[in-house]
Amino acid sequence: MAKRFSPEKYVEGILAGDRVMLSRAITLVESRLTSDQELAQEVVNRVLPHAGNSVRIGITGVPGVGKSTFIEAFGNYLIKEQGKKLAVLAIDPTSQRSGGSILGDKTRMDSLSINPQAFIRPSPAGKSLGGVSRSTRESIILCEAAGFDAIFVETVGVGQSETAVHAMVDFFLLLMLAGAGDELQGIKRGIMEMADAIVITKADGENIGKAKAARAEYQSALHLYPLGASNWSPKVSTCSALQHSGLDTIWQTIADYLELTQANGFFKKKRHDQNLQWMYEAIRQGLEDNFYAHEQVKQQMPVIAAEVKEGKKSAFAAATELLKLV
Ligand SMILES: Nc1nc2c(ncn2[C@@H]2O[C@H](COP(=O)(O)OP(=O)(O)OP(=O)(O)O)[C@@H](O)[C@H]2O)c(=O)[nH]1
Repeated sequence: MAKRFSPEKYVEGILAGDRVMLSRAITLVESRLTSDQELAQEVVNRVLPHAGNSVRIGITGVPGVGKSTFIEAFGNYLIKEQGKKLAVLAIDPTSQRSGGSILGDKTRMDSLSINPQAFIRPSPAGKSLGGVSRSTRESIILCEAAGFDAIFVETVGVGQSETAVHAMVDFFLLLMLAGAGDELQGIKRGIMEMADAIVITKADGENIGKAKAARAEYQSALHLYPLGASNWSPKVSTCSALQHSGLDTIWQTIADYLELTQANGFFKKKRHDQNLQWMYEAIRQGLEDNFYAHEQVKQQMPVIAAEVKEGKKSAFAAATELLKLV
């Protein structure tokens, strides 16, 4: 069990920018113990008025695209050139990977992890996507209250976690590799549609030509999508994290997005909608947890499930029967 303090102590520490207290509060948020969760909720609620003053950036891309290298380079750029304080969080349900977390086993973010202006927190171990999403959302609030004004939420670009990240960030950045041949092959349309910007990584050395060609191709592909409610048309650019090139263009794109959406009201509306979405999600999760924890459900479930499996009872009738128990 995590070491626990009074809510005041957490709040005081977080608002003073104390990273140890911030870490401890995030550990509470990640805990499965009801008592920890109640304490965490109190702390999050109390710091809430001090949160929200950041830009939340989701970053995704398939393994091998160069995410860690990019986050390190872009993170350092934001700190040094834009004067930001950066928190990096990860969404990585461990069930989808063979142990460890996206950031946890990384030495590639070395310079960022020792930078006093940066705070890196790996994805919690052994949690479902729902569990990780929830704790990451709460962690964003804690980091903002601790004074971090740029938040990266990293996800591995292979599953549903993109949708979860998209639902908690202001700006969604998709990293892509310039491949040989058909650039658009294998890209999930849904993920492309979520992107506010696409960055072609590793645009250096022999790769430059390919990267530029890919950029043109993606840009014309994006033009085919209708403009969303934000009125923003997604941008495509190239970058080399190794050579630190293209980073200022990416930041400019994000700054342009913020300017547009803050002026037209979309930024605020999206955050409001996301807040509500978090609440509904928490209600759904809570109902589900209560249901499965119910004694009678635990007893009846195996029996009824067996009947459904064998075709003796319809799935819907079985669900109704179980739901009535609660
Ligand atoms: N040429 C070149 N290579 C790069 C660049 N960025 C990353 N790489 C290389 O690409 C490989 C993968 O980089 P990572 O940063 O680990 O990328 P990743 O596999 O997406 O990382 P995770 O998703 O964090 O596991 C490494 O060998 C990097 O050195 C770049 O800008 N240029």
